[in-house]
Amino acid sequence: MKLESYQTIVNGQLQHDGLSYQYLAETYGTPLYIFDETTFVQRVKDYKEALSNPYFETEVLFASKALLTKAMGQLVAQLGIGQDVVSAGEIYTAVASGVNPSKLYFHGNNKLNDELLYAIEQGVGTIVLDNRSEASRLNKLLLDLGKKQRVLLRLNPGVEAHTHEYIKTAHNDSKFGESVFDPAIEDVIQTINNYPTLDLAGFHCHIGSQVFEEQSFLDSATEMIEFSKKMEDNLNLKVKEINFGGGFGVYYTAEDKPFDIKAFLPKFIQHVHETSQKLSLTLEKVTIEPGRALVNQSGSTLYRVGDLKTTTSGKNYLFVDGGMTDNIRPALYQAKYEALITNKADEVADTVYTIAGKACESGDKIINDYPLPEAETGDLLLVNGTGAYNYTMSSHYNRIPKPAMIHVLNGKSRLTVKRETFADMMRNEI
Ligand SMILES: Cc1ncc(COP(=O)(O)O)c(C=O)c1O
Ligand SMILES: N[C@@H](CCCC[NH3+])C(=O)O
Repeated sequence: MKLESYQTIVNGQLQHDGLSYQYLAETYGTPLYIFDETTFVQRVKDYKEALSNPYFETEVLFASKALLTKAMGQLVAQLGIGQDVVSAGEIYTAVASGVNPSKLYFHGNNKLNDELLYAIEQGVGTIVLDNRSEASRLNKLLLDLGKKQRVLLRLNPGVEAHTHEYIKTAHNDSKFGESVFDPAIEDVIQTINNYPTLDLAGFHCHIGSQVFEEQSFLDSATEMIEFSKKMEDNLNLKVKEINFGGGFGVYYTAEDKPFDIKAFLPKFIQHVHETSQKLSLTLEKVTIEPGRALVNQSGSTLYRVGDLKTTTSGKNYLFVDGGMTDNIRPALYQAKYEALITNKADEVADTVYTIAGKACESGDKIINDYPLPEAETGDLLLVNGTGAYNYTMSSHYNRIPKPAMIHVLNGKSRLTVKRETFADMMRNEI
């Protein structure tokens, strides 16, 4: 397993910022989500710095679907960045954690009327319209309230992002956004722009998630800028902001070549500047909304090894005390991970194991055929790169309670999410 900067091996034991995983397991139990705050804060700073430029205002919006808890909301509020939310529940959590609602961008392909009303009432800064039908609904709601709302329209620039089918979002048949190739697109935008209640500030796009090709981002930027200019010329509107979405790929295994943001973002900004200047499009603001890239490397999951068994064909199973209920990604996307036995951190990895969870599902595997030192019941197994889309996609399948989460900062740990109890899982049942 590739170690993160906060991980070191001391006397054969892996440590997180000086804390042994043995200590963390004994203090908080397993499975345990562990989040490194320093790494997250640094990542946010890197993004902010890499975006700064003399041409237009920029803002990093944290796509909080990747990881949202009260503690994460508090960090977002402290760092003063914006936040992408996709449901009233995410708005509620953000606001309850102290995030300034004016910094929220509310996404979603089927925002319910109640959610739109809640967003308006909370003072959400920008609603990112998904489609014409939603625009019409929002207009009616705002007319009744006598209010006006800043909006962007999500566009689908048709750029192919080479990523898993389930996490592509901008191909022409995507469920998200309005296609720039729709013959009716100008009418749609004209109608939205004419609604007296909507202040159409610009457009949004998001080409997919866990994308590695720089060119896909550059192509979508070109497409968005050319389209924006065409709309300015043909319709009576001013495109002030383009939000280019998130999707920057990260490291899970050696197959992944993570995005070098410090090198790429200045190049991206220059491309946006030059392309818009060439077309005389004057953007006031450029936003991006990374989720995974801001949190994934900060997160890891600690499990206790349970039973081990070898099948008749010679496959070695290593069972852990969690699995698909805390990390659905391998089952859902064939996602790959790396792992390490923290109490055998410098032993030779000479045995191949399939690391499987405890749920009643054959697909409940975390890693297939992975080399580890010979394992024993009671060992501690750590999986890195679980900061994004693990906790937020966790479930109660088989009535397995959700793990606790801790944050580590300056060599100290603190509990940020309590381990669930059986009673917690039954609290709404009558
Ligand atoms: C609209 C939008 N913005 C941002 C993101 C964040 O993506 P990622 O976590 O890959 O950066 C997503 C998820 O794909 C999304 O749908
Ligand atoms: N949840 C997905 C990505 C979807 C991103 C949101 N549109 C993942 O785990 O990779």
